[in-house]
Formats: sequence, C-alpha cells, structure tokens
Amino acid sequence: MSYSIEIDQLSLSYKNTDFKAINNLSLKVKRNEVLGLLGPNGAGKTTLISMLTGLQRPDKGKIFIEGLETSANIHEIQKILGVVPQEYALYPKLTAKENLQFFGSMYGVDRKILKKRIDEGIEKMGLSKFSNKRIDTFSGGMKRRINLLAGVLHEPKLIFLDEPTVGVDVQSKHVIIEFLTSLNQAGTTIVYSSHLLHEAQSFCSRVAIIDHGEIQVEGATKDILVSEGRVKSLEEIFIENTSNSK
Ligand SMILES: Nc1ncnc2c1ncn2[C@@H]1O[C@H](COP(=O)(O)OP(=O)(O)OP(=O)(O)O)[C@@H](O)[C@H]1O
Repeated sequence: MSYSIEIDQLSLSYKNTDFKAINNLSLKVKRNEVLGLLGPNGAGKTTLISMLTGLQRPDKGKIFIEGLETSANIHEIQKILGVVPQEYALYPKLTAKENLQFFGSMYGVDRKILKKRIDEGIEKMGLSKFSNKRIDTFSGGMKRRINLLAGVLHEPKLIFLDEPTVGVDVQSKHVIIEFLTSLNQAGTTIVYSSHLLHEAQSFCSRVAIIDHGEIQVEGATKDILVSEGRVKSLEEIFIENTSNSK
C-alpha cells in the first residue's frame, strides 16, 4: 500500500447551513509526499483537515489513513498523526523544555528517547540557548518553532500543518522549512495548509487547490504550473481557479 491518505467522496454540511462545506471530495496522497492544501478563506481546508484528523465525522464518504479506515480506527490513527495547529498550544509559564516534556509524555514517548528527541529538536531549531527559558519570553517565531516540535515528538508518519510559518521572521521561516524538509527526507508525509503561495510552490511536491468544498486543481506542482503552453506561478494558477466571494 503506497498511499498515506485516501479520501473517497467525502461530504460534510454544518448544522443550520444550506451548503456543503466539503462536497463529494476525493483525493489520494502518496507516502512521503508534501501536499499543499490551498484555497481561499472559507474554501473548506480546516473542515477537511478536521475530518482527516478525526475531530469531525463526515456525513458521507470514507477516509483511509495509512490503509486504516478512520471511523473504525481513530485511536490507532491518532498515534501515527502529528497535528500542528496555527494557534500556539504551549503553556506560557513553562520553559520550552518543560513544554516539550509535557507533550512528549502525553504521546507516551519513552523518557530517555524523549530527552534525546527534545535536545536534538531544540538544537535543529537553533534554540539550544533558550531551552530553559519560559515560553512567555519567546518571540512569535521562537514559539512557532517549539509549537512545531511539540507536534512531532512521537515521530508521526503523517503531519498536518496549518500555516506553519505565518507571521514569523525570515530566519524562523527558513529554520522551519529546513526542519520540515529533513522530516520529509526521513520519510514523513506532510499535508501543509497555507495562504503563502510562494512558499507552497517551492516546498510542496503536490498541490490541491480547493474552493467551495471541492477540488479545483490537483497534481504534481511542476505539472500544474504548466498551463496554456507556458509556466505560470502558483499564485496565477490559484487566482484563475478560485473565486473571491468571501
Ligand atoms: N462551525 C461551523 N458552523 C457553520 N459553518 C461553518 C463552521 N465552520 C466552518 N463553516 C463554514 O464552512 C465553510 C468552510 O470553512 P473552513 O473553515 O473549513 O474554510 P477554510 O478553507 O479553512 O478557511 P480559512 O482559510 O479562512 O481558515 C465556510 O463557508 C465556513 O463559513
């Protein structure tokens, strides 16, 4: 089995709405790909990710993660998933290390292994000097780096990232993308949701542009950029294939 994610005809409507937030959406993501899940505000990205990570149940359709159907295997699946939300999920009064120890033990990582992963991760993120400093003294970029580490201490096979570099300086962005690239090279599949199309174009091996809960464009990044006989930017492709009604 070579797919990390298989989505088959998925639909979901929120209560008291008369439209489908996700409408009969099918998508396959191969193992070890970096998928950019892109779309304008309100397109359905968060709704789709919430179903993929087991937070919401679809009205219709099926999802398989690493070959396991989600509704019947959600606990097993959550052990192999890493979710890095856009909001910081960190305790401000604890140090960076204490936060990571907390999240690592929540995932049940063995103490010795956890210590090694925390030390290595903090070093890769360029934050060794700050490991014993409280999170509330950190800049936005530093918090975002620790937030990312917190979501991957259990070495998930598949990571969902929601705007991992939004609002951070160029240095932090660079460190974060390098870190994610090294995880991907080690075999991790990544689903990356962002409005930063320039970053998505260079980082993602595959792109799915969604709007109105449906896939508008999907394919290998290098293939979808070639359109009407010329190479376009991802931004051009995005604008051509999405509405600006929100
Ligand atoms: N809890 C909810 N109740 C009702 N409607 C909702 C709810 N959450 C989202 N929606 C609607 O579902 C649609 C998809 O929203 P969703 O948050 O998934 O979009 P998104 O692509 O993640 O947008 P953004 O880029 O702004 O985060 C939108 O029309 C939104 O208004």
